[in-house]
Amino acid sequence: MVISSPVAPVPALAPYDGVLLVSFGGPEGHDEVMPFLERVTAGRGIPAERLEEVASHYHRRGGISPINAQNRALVDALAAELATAGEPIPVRLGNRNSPPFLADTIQEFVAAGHKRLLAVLTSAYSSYSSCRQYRENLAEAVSVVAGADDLVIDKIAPWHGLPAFVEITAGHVLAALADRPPHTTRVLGVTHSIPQAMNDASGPPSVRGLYLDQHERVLAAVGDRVRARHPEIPAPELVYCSRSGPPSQPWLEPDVSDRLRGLAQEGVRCVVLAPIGFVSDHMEVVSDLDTDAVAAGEAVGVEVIRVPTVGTDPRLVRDLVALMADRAAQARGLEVPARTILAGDQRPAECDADCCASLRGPRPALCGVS
Ligand SMILES: CC1=C(CCC(=O)O)c2cc3nc(cc4[nH]c(cc5[nH]c(cc1n2)c(C)c5CCC(=O)O)c(CCC(=O)O)c4C)C(CCC(=O)O)=C3C
Ligand SMILES: [Fe+2]
Repeated sequence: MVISSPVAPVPALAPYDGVLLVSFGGPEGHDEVMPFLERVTAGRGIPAERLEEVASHYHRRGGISPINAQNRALVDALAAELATAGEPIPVRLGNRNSPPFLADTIQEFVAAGHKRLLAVLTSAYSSYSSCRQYRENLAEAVSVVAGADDLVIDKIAPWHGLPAFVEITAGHVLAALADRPPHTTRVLGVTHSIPQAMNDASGPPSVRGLYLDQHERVLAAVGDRVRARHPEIPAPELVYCSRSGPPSQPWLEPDVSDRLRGLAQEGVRCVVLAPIGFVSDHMEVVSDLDTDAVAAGEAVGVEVIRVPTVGTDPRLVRDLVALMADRAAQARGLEVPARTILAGDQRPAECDADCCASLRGPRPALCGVS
């Protein structure tokens, strides 16, 4: 029997021939803790006491950060989703601060003959730390890998506005609220604090302050969904964790534990923490929220419920793959509407030349207009 063969569809990820999951990294044993921390903090003026304290967070947990295992699970989930969609394409992890380092993963891609990679950052927001620094890491990695001169790397847009990111988080918060008394219960969104100056430089010059702005939009959208069911609960507030620089340097505030103490004085008895700044339950979440914030709440009679991060929720994985396909369509010259459910959300895939200006002087960066 002869079946007329249809015109082969363009693979949804063409022109990309590989996917690079770009992440922070973390130690996976006691002996990896100090080398990791030295890489993270080189030239950053982090006080020695702070470093000691952070090292102890890792050592107390076997020297193992959960982040790498979670990223390996995300690599597998993305690869499986792409294969299901008929797009068997290699997905590999590359880190800034621990093996597998970006340069090594890029070396593997080059050795296997790859020409054009799509980078997926595990961070969903715009700022120097969460976006531009990764773009600089990519430029540096490509510059040290032999044969990578022709390799093209693009990235997906910041993806905090994906419908799944907001819906999954709202669902977690609603499940945690259950039937808790609304007048003594609050919802706090939590993210990684950054220096005020880094926030002021986040985003393209036309819309600076984007790190905070993106978080506020996500939290407002989560709050709308929560309050549709529980109108008596006040809109969620944004708080921060993991401040590290010297006390003299202003960072985004309030700190989650300070706010818990303040809420206790206002008569609040239960706080649901939605870690909207974090994609998986890595060390900041486990240490600063599950340990420190829970203890701070306990000390003042506030029950603290930390809801899960989005992790590898299948809805998120599907939305990420859809966003990757959007980026590929764009690379093929098509106009693609922004995949966001946040009104007025700014999320270019291709960063402006001055996007998230470095506080450390200009350095080469990939995935931007040069
Ligand atoms: C915005 C942001 C994200 C989210 C975006 C993203 O995911 O990239 C993030 C993620 C992470 N940060 C992490 C770890 C650390 N961050 C530090 C230090 C810093 N983070 C900063 C910002 C951010 N960090 C900043 C402005 C500093 C000051 C020094 C500097 O300007 O660079 C330090 C030094 C010690 C300390 O002071 O805490 C450590 C150990 C881990 C790994 C966790 C694990 O092991 O599970 C992850 C995922
Ligand atoms: Fe950090």
